[in-house]
Amino acid sequence: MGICISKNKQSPEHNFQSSDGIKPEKIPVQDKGDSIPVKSNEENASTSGNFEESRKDEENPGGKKSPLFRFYSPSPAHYFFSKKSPARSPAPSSGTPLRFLKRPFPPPSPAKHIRAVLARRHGSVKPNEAAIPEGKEVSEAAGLDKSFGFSKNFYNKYDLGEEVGRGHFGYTCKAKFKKGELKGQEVAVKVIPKAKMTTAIAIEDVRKEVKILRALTGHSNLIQFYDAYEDHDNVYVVMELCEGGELLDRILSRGGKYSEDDAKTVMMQILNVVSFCHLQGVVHRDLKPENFLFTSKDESALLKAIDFGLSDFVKPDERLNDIVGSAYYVAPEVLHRSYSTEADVWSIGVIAYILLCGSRPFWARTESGIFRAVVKAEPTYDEQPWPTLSSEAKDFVKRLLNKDPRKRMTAAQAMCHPWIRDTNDIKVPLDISIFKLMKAYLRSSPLRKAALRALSKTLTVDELFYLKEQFAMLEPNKNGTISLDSIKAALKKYATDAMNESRIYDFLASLNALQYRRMDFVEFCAAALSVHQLEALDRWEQHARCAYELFEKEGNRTIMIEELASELGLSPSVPVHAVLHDWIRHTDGKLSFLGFVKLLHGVSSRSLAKVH
Ligand SMILES: Nc1ncnc2c1ncn2[C@@H]1O[C@H](COP(=O)(O)OP(=O)(O)OP(=O)(O)O)[C@@H](O)[C@H]1O
Ligand SMILES: [Ca+2]
Ligand SMILES: [Ca+2]
Repeated sequence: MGICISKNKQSPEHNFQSSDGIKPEKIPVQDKGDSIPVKSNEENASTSGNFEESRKDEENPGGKKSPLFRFYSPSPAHYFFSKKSPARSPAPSSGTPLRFLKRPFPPPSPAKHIRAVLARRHGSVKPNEAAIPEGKEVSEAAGLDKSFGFSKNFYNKYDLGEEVGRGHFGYTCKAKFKKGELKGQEVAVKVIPKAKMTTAIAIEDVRKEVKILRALTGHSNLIQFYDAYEDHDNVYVVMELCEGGELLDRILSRGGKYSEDDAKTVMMQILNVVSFCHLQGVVHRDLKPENFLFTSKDESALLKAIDFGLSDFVKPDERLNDIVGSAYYVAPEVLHRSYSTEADVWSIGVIAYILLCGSRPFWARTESGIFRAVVKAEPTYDEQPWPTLSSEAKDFVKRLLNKDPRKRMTAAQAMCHPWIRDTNDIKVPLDISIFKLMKAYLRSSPLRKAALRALSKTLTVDELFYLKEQFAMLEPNKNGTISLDSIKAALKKYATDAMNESRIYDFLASLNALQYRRMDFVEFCAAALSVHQLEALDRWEQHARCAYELFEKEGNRTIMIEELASELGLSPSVPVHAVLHDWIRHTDGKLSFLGFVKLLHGVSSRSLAKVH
């Protein structure tokens, strides 16, 4: 039997090297002066956030047991702010009370941004310096343009009240409308001091945060933005007030673990808002339980995504390369400096893992240790409570935490996963990744299209569920076919201003082949299926074998190596006889199973040149 299919269970290293553009030596392991020095053999003591280890190391390096839940600790920045910030009042008990507990050491916290983010914001970051520089740096920064063009009359309109929360870049207070129809109504105001904006990038990030908040409107799981103001000292971002606290605090108050049903409700809301952002061409880049707030203390309160401070617009074909995020939640491809919206889905996977078992999937004491775990280690699913959880729950988390972004589920797809899809009647949004796959399909050779058609006939009910949902949204006339016009109409229906910025409409030009013809559901399945994702499934071997049998009956034909090379669009520089030798069956000159699987993936001269 052939050994032509990559195994489902690849070694992490293999996985790691097989992804596009991933070069292990590029991993930014550079925390020479980490906050807590440790011996290197202890560094990766656990990759699963072992309770005792992490409690000792992070919460209480001195060795005294903390009564608190293990993975919660305030970040050094909270210390910094609590002494120096012009906060109006201490955090009220309704806010995030655990944050303000005094501790003997400022240990690293899950909420701490990775050092690259701090460097980006503040120039350089010295060891132990998560706090924001003042004084010298500020004067050095003179000359930066800190005017944003926002309204100047914040204090005319609002009375600023007590502080309700705090991050590295700003603090959030309640405020009340002073007059008019809305007099007395409460809002939240994130105050971002201009003195902390000491680099051009820091200023640009604030500009972008407001721009993105302004553009992304009208989603029930997204914080409602009202307006932005500025004066000499601060930027004020006015938004809807959430009084239910952070998701992190709710996890902690439940002792770190959610029941599967409760976790589903949380997950569905997170996926709902993140898939919406991705459709609009916005990648959040800082998804973590601290950045989701409940609207009220009510058990069934809505969850809202906040803090677009590290977010960016991303075009459908674009890869981002700046390393941002928070260490425990950062995706491997972010560390490899080539990523897109899939990175958010990874962070959601980390949140899902934590919700279900109360431990972090990737854990180490130092930042570089965490990065190593993220890139190389597989999370454990053997320890309690995993053996008692449903196999669907495990499958769900594993498919979010796939290290290869091409194999990871998208947010919209995750909403269709059997573990979660019946949770409530949240409508699955359009998935922008469908258009990327359609583009590749439409540009494929007839032979590859035939191979994909064969593969699409092996899809299971679960896999078809998602494709059916997507097709239904693209088919407004319900006549069983889609066209470029119907795709445009569907996009328009769900568009916000952000979509103009991320140039999704321009991308549609790549689907021009659909201008004069229509696509039915059978062809849509072939066009929109992701071979990489199917390859990640346990049953991939079965899929591929079945598909090959169908292809033998309907699509396989005798083909010369030269013809195959030209079908594939290979450049003359590729030594086709050496490369394609095994792709053709010697008995009858038709495509072999190996050739079929390779064809499914789509090959380029570049990828083949790399192999030889
Ligand atoms: N709309 C809101 N309603 C209530 N509290 C809020 C609201 N927005 C923010 N907060 C509180 O303020 C905290 C800080 O806000 P935010 O996360 O936007 O700041 P940040 O400085 O960008 O944080 P980070 O350090 O994660 O980058 C939140 O974690 C939350 O507790
Ligand atoms: Ca935050
Ligand atoms: Ca932020």
